[in-house]
Amino acid sequence: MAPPEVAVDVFSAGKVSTLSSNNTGYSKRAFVTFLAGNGDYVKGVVGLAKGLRKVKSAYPLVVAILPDVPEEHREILRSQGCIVHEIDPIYPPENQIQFAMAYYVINYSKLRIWNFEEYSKMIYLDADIQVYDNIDHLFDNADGYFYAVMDCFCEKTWSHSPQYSIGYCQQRPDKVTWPTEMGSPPPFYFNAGMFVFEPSRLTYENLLETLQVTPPTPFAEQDFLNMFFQSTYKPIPLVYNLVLAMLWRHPENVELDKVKVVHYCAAGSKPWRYTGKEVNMDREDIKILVEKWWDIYNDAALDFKAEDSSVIPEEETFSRPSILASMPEPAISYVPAPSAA
Ligand SMILES: O=c1ccn([C@@H]2O[C@H](COP(=O)(O)OP(=O)(O)O)[C@@H](O)[C@H]2O)c(=O)[nH]1
Ligand SMILES: OC[C@H]1O[C@H](O[C@@H]2[C@@H](O)[C@H](O)[C@@H](O)[C@H](O)[C@@H]2O)[C@H](O)[C@@H](O)[C@H]1O
Ligand SMILES: [Mn+2]
Repeated sequence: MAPPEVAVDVFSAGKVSTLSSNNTGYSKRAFVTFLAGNGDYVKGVVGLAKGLRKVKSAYPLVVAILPDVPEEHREILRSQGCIVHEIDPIYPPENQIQFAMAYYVINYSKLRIWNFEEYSKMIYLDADIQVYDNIDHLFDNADGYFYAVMDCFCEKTWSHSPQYSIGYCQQRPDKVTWPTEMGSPPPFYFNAGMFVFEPSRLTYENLLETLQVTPPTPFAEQDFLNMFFQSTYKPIPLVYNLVLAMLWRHPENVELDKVKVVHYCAAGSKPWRYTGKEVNMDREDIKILVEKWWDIYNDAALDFKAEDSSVIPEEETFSRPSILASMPEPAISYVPAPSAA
C-alpha cells in the first residue's frame, strides 16, 4: 500500500499562475541547485542543466556555490547557461554529532537559497538528481506550502534511528506498525534532495536563527528542514524524486516508467563515479538509469547555445532592493568541511 500522497493537482486547483510570459519581475521562477568544493559534483550540475534543457523547461537553473568552487568550474556552469551565485557557507552550532555522512555538514549552506528573493518560487534539486520529464507544472502548486517527496528509512544510513531499529518505514506503514508504547508515529519525513519552496527574507532569517539553537542530527540540514517545515510540508508523488533505494526497499511503490526525477543518492550510484561494485549497483535498472544520465551528459546537442535560448545567464550578483543590500549576511564562521564521500 503506497503512503498517502496528495496529488499535485489538488494544490494548483484554482491557482491562477502569476507568471508573466518571460519569467521577469516579482513572480520570477527558477530551479536552484547547490555546489561545494572543487571535486566532481560539478558534473552533476552540468548534467542537470542539460537535462532541464532536454525536457524544455521554461526556467533557468541557478547554482548556489560555496567560495571553494574554482573559477574553472564556475565558467563551465556559465557556459551551460547556469546563473552562478556565490553564497557564504552556513555551519550548525558547535556539536559532537556523527553525521550520517561526514560531508553532510556542508549541506547546511543550502539554506542560503531562501534569501534568493529575486525569485518568488523555486524548485531545489541536488546536483545528483536528473530530470527526465518536464516538471515546470510544480511551480503552479499553491503558495504557502513546502512540497517534497517522502523519504525511506530502510537503508543502513538510518541505522541511528528508532524507525530503523524496529523496521518501520513510512513507505510501508502497514508492514511494521509503529508501537503505541513509542508514542505517535513520526510525522511524514521528506528527502531534501528536491523540494518546491518560496524564497523569503523572513523565512531565511527565521531558518538561520532557529538553526543556531537546534542541536544538529545525523541527516544535517535534511533533518532540520523537516523539523522547520513540519506544519506546511505537503508530500508529492514519488515520481518527482525517486530515491534509488526505493527500487529494492519498496519496489511495489515504484512504477519506473512513470518516474520524472531520479535522485542518484544510493551509495555508489553517483553516475560520474559509478563502478557498479557497491551493493545493489549491479542491478539492471541501476545500470540503465546511470546510462540514461550519461546519455544526457554526453549529448553535445544539449549544450547551452546563447543564440537559441530564452534563458540568458544573468549577472553573477543578484540585484537587491537597496534596503536589503545594506543588511549584511548574518556572521557565520567558515571552517573547511570534510570532502564528500
Ligand atoms: O562535495 C560535495 C557534496 C555535496 N554537494 C552538494 O550537496 C548535495 C547533497 O549531497 P549528496 O547529494 O551527496 O547527498 P545524498 O543525497 O547523496 O545524501 C549534492 O547533491 C550537491 O548538490 C556538493 O556540491 N559537493
Ligand atoms: O545532508 C543530508 C542529505 O540527506 C539526504 O540524503 C540521504 C537520504 O535520502 C537518506 O534517506 C538515504 O538513505 C541516504 O542514502 C541519502 O544520502 C538528501 O538526499 C541530501 O540532499 C541531504 O539532505
Ligand atoms: Mn543527493
